[in-house]
Amino acid sequence: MSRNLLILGAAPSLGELRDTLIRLEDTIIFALIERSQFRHNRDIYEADKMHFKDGYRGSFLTWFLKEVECVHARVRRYQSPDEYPFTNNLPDPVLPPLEYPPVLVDPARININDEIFDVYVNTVVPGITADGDDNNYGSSATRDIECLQALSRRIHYGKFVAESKFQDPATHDEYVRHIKAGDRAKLMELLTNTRVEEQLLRRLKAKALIYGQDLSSACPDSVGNGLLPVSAAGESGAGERVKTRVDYDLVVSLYRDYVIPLTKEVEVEYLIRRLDG
Ligand SMILES: C=C(O[C@@H]1C=C(C(=O)O)C=C[C@H]1O)C(=O)O
Repeated sequence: MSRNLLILGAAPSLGELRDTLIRLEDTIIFALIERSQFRHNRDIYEADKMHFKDGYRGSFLTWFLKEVECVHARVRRYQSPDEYPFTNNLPDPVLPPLEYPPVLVDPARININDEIFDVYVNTVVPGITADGDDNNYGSSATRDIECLQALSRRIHYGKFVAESKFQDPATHDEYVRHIKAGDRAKLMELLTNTRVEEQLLRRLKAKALIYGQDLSSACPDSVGNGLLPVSAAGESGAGERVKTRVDYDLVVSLYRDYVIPLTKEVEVEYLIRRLDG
């Protein structure tokens, strides 16, 4: 679903939402491939590692993320109901607010970016990069921010999916009953669609196989070992060419173990508050 549907006021259908989630798969896979060009560069994730002239004590990545999100906040990015920042206390927009129709009932503006950040830094980055430091801190953090923003959008889309399910006449009363009972487990059970999840994981593996492989190599066994050499190769600090890879098992496990569960967490936390608004 393009964002202009939000502005035009059309409450997106579940099918349109699922199409958007499918498109975001491509965005996320390519963002991961881009980040995998560079080594882990773990120093950019550790607080107090860089000496910022303004006395900032956080990590290079959180500083860069703060600076990027400050600019985006000033052009009202985070007034959109499908955009959530990682940084607190952002400046007010310099533009008048856009009128978004109340598709969501989300007074708490649920935001689980802290969890997304931790998973990304502690699990995803080590999984998609070669160990070591190639001094490409700005390039690595730029790709990190693209990955984080794509993952955040995808996971917080769970609110729109939850609202669509809540509005479905076939299940509305059942959602209301579980919400009034404060029963998160029953809400999770009702909103879970195993068929869609299994279909997604199969599609994702196929995409990661195709997108991640070095298409210039005709030999079919270039993808047989589960490691998918991407055509791009990063430069290490010593100038040696670092062959990069995106392991399709990692892309599938990222979704299976984190993206889908976090999306469903957003759906449950949105629904449990749905009657408060
Ligand atoms: C997003 C949905 O809700 C749940 C979460 C899914 C996901 O994160 O991919 C898929 C199916 C559902 O279990 C949906 O029903 O499409």
